[in-house]
Amino acid sequence: MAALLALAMIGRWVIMPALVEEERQLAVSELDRIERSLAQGQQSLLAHTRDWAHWDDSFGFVHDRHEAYSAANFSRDMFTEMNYQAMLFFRADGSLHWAAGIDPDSGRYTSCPGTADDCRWTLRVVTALQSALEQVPEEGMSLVITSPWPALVGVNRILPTSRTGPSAGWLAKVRLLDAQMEATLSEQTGLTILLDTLSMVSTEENTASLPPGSSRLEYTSDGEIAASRFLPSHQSDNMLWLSTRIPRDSFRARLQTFHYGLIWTGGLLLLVIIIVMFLLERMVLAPLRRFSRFTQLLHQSHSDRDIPAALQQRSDEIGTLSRDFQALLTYQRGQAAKLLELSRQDPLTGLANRRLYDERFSEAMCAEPSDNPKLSVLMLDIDHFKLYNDHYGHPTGDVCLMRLAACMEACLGGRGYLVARTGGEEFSALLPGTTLEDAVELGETLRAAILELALPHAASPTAQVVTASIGAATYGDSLSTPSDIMSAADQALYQAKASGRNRVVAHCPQALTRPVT
Ligand SMILES: Nc1nc2c(ncn2[C@@H]2O[C@H](COP(=O)(O)OP(=O)(O)OP(=O)(O)O)[C@@H](O)[C@H]2O)c(=O)[nH]1
Repeated sequence: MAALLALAMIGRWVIMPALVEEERQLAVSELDRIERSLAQGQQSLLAHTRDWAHWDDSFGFVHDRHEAYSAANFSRDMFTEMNYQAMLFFRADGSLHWAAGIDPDSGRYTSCPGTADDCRWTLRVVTALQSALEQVPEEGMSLVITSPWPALVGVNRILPTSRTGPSAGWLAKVRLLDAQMEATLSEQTGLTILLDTLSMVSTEENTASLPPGSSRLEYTSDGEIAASRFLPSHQSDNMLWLSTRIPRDSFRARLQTFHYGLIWTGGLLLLVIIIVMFLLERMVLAPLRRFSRFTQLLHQSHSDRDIPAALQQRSDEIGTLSRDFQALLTYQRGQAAKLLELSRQDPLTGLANRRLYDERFSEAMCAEPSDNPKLSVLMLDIDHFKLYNDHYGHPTGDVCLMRLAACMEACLGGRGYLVARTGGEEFSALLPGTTLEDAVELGETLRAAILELALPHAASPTAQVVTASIGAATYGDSLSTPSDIMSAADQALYQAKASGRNRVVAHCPQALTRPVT
């Protein structure tokens, strides 16, 4: 959205002003073109004036040596054909020698020696030109006059064809800036042109801000540009006002092209944004959501699932993140497993501790068939271990515990039974699938193995070596829970102790008690 807005703002604040400025420059250049056409007309008029002024007949005419000159050369047709309004011959002293032309007001053709009578209509233009004659250079001069009518004037010194000697006077040709001239200029430029005279007095405000030669551009209500320019005139109290109307078709076409461009660019931008959003969703957001869902699941349910393979197999940053996260997860799970193991292990002997033993006991109970359960336990206690500690010291007592643990593990653990240290110098063995008789048998084997260790116990009243008493119990009608069975085994152990130690006693009415051998 921001990109589209920026595009619209660029169009409004950058492109549009540039188009408007370009259009204004075009209007100014059109005015320049009209002015150049006007200048060409001036040059053409001046060239014609020069032809006539540098002609021996004209030279002689001003010196009164050619009486037939006016009759031979001036006629209404000639003036009409050449589009001259008047031809004025001035003597060297500036006085008018002859005036001929068509009165713009009456349309009457006149030709007379002076400005009296029929040629009175030339009086004002003659007066206007007389002040400029002295400034006419060798090559002649073009003037724009605005009074009595807007007109172009070409003025040249009258010389013989050889162009030598003093000038006989001046010849001025006047061509009106009238509708015909406007039509000619329109034809040359392809624009509708208006030429008019503006008084400096009436346009004081306008001209103050618009010096001669500068352009004024205004937008009209009918969709055109009214372009006008004030041109300096020979009469300083008036100016020639040149105006035209320039259609804005080109501007509109460019504006339309710009709008098309804007729409297309906006459309393409939108398409690019959609594609980028699609790719972003597909390549980044969706995988991240999947990753996030996985971590939430992990957090809520402590699931042991791995990060989806699709995420880990990606070759981008999300793939790297997934693999690193999976490695961290695996490491953390390993550490947790180690901790769990440590929490279930006796640190001194390396055997299972009471927690693991109880867990396994419950599991084993559940696994036994309810119609014929076979599950027995042995509970072992070292005889006179306090005396052992007292006699040999606590560290040696620890070694003794480790030796007995190893012995139990070798005897029972090797057969797949769980051996655990369930108290200070008390051990238990879980014997699934074992009858009480088999348990007693195993207890005996164990007791014998301990004797075989022959660990000296000089302080023992029972024997010279370390001995152990063992109680056995099994699953039965009255012993249906782990706690019951362990209590029964404890009772049997107590009996073993009470009856002289170093023996195996089974808990049951028909107790299988083996004497010391
Ligand atoms: N070295 C050592 N001794 C322990 C450890 N745990 C318990 N003991 C000792 O085991 C002894 C158990 O003594 P008692 O419960 O009086 O039993 P006993 O001396 O073995 O006598 P009876 O069981 O009646 O044969 C105590 O002296 C405890 O300090 C241990 O981890 N290391």
